[in-house]
Amino acid sequence: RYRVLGLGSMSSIAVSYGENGPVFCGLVSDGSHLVNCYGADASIVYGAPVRLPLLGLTAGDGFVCGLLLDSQQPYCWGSNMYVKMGVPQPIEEGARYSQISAGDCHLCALRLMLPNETHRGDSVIDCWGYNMTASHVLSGTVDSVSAGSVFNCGLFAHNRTVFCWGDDTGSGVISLVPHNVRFQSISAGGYHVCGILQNAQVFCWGTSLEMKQPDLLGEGDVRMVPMDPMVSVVGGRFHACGIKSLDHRISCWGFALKNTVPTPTDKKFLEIVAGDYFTCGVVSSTFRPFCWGTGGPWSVPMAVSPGVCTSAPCGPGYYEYIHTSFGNKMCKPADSRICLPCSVGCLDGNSQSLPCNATLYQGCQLNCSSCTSGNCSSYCSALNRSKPTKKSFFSVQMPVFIAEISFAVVLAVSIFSIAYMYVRHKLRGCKCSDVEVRAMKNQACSFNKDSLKIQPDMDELKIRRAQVFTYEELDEATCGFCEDSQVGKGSFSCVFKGVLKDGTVVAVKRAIKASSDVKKTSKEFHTELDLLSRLNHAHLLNLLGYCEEGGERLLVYEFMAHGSLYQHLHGRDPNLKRLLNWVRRVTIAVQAARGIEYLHGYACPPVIHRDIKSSNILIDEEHNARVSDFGLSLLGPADSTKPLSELPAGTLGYLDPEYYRLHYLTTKSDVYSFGVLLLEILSGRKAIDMQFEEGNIVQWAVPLIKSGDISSILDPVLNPPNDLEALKKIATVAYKCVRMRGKDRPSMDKVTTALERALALLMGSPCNEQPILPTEVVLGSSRMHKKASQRSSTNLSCSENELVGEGDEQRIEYRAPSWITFPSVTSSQRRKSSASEADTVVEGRNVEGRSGGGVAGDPLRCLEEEIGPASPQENLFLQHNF
Ligand SMILES: Nc1ncnc2c1ncn2[C@@H]1O[C@H](COP(=O)(O)OP(=O)(O)OP(=O)(O)O)[C@@H](O)[C@H]1O
Repeated sequence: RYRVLGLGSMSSIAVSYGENGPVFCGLVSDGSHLVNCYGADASIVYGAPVRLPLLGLTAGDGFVCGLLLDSQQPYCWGSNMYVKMGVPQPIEEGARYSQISAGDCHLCALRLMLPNETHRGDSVIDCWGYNMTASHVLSGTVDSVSAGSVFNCGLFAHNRTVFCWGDDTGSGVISLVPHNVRFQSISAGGYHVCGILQNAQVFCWGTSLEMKQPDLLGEGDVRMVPMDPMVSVVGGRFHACGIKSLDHRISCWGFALKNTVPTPTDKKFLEIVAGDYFTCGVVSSTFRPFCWGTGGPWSVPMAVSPGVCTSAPCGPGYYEYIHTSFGNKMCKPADSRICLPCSVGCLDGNSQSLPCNATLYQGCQLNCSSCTSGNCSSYCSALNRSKPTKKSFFSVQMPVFIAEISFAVVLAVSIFSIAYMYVRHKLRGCKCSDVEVRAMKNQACSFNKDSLKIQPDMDELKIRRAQVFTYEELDEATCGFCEDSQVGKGSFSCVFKGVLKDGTVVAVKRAIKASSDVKKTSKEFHTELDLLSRLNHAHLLNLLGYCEEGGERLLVYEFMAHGSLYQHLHGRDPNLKRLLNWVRRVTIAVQAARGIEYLHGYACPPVIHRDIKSSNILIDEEHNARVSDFGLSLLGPADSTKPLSELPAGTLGYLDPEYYRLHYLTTKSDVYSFGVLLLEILSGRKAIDMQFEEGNIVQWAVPLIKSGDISSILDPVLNPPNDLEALKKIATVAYKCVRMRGKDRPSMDKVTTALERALALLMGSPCNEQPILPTEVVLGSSRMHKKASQRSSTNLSCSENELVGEGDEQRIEYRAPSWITFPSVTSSQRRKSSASEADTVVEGRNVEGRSGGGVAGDPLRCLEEEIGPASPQENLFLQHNF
């Protein structure tokens, strides 16, 4: 019945903390119980289980946990060495929990006891993580549990007293527990605990004031609490914040870091949670999160639920929160509700207490007609100023109101008429001669006439980033999908340039397959839509929205002003190829590698693109590369060492032979395709080009690279750079990527590192310093940051052996701080599964021996020996592809 909020207590919102900065997660306000996270830690933002409904959230150092709505078991994501991701283990079969609460590196959960399990009112608290994995049986019903940094506290239901356990050093929380004090609720911070007493005053204990730190500011003593009565309180690392009972505004006390965003004084809140130095609350008028303190994210574009849903009736001191427009739709399970704490502790003798069972938090009302105190008078006059009287409304505001409405109607009608005439005029000028396009338009129009709008499983996507467009909007934007606006064509779709009403230039991808392929087209459409709405990276093509009306499947993307890498390298205009000098080419390679590395390493489960090729590397206005076309992508297994058994798909020349022959698909299949792309970038040749004697780029280039003859593979339209070292390194990476066996290929993070160094070398920097890539500059981060812990390792040598062969520890991270630019994830957090033998084997030694010389000679022979001869059909393909 009582809730606890704190460093890691369960709530509808949670703030994690740690070396990658705070992340805000919240359950959306529409009753779907789905979670969305925002912040700089990619493992939390992209690892969030966006399809699993959750009852509540809690967060610790680098991880977030939710209580699954269906099984009522915890589920954690992010990266913390001590907290297992997924459902924590060991867990008793069938155990269900009512609450979860996270500390720095552990999680505790209060078990839901069935009537037949309750012996003398016992309670069980299960904990997992650093020094905490154990089950605790307590005699007496435990009302709530709240985890601090390295300790936990609970509140007994019968006498409202607190008990704590864990590590007492540093905080003194356990030895200082106030034994005979009764609390309504408690909340643990980093090194202290605060609780709300029966009279709504706050009481805190602990020794966080002794943690003298030069960076900390403020009065410091978290035990010096304000006198205001509070409805809830949360604990940060060295501070606490509470929602004041009287006006639901925020009060914070204790230490803060220097240069922090100040606590808001003008907003009213329904719920708050604290990370370590970062606190967020749900604004009562909008349900939008608002945060203060240090770290960000500062803008969270979502409305969140103001509390946790419960099936029990709201207890004394709580009221059922019913929002005027959402009603009780904020909770999914039938007969469940959000209970929020009533205000207590009225202002003074002029207040009268109201029974707290209404939809308003205010449990006391001032009798403004008989104010005797200054407090009362000023509060009432402020109230009067903000509430116009009935008389003044009708006499003064009503005529103004009517005039405003009439003006708005006239304005809207005029704008609509002008827009209509303008669009008609524009459309008249469009020449849509393409038969296919016309046929599709007719088909689409007939669907439109029937106003048939199919939206299968789209609800989930709507609440994510993708915007829903109508067919008409996109038809108008692309001048009726006319030929002039077509910028490209793939196997399943035509791509059109369009301008939306607000002036945004977009690319609209429209499925073109005949009805027999509708199922396939639809599958690709949904794969791309689903994946893109979950992914966000500076070097992936961003999806803006979609339209699915009748037979139409349209995806709307950011428009890439410079088309595809394929158009530059192999297009009709030879100048385009020349413009792509060595620095630009290698920059594009690095950026594409980063995009793919993100798919493999940070998306959870990992995404295998399956169609990496130059026509899927697009180039934006600032010449930054974006990986596009997720139609064939597949979600890999969570453990990416386990292969997926998928029928091969992809593009001739880029297709991984191992995947083709064994149907053995891992992230290393993308590495193969990326290797082909690197050879294409270096040589300017197509992946398969029959005008050359050796038509397959891999078969032609690899023997030359292995013999050290780099110059003969370089694109003849460009002058070779003065020093060939950088391109030599890239060629070496390329040939390692196209090794026959996936396990002998480097993982994408190694490839990225090697390419970044080669780029630095090409630009004249020392090999262990990395250049600032255009993206980072464009996105406002002209300085890369280097992790302090890694600063010492500056004496890396430039030897080729280190190119893709170094250990993770040696890797220096240079990442832009913005999560949009590139999520900062430390090497220790990278998926261990992406590491392979090839990552640690030094070039020229055992790998070469075992792989039979890579691709040189008969590249498929050793594979054949291992897996048997190819079928005639396979042979035909192999002859062309390898
Ligand atoms: N967002 C965009 N901005 C600008 N041009 C684009 C955009 N998306 C695609 N294009 C152009 O349209 C072409 C076709 O893209 P699409 O992704 O449909 O097919 P593809 O990858 O070339 O082929 P396939 O689908 O057969 O793999 C691209 O090669 C590119 O030139």
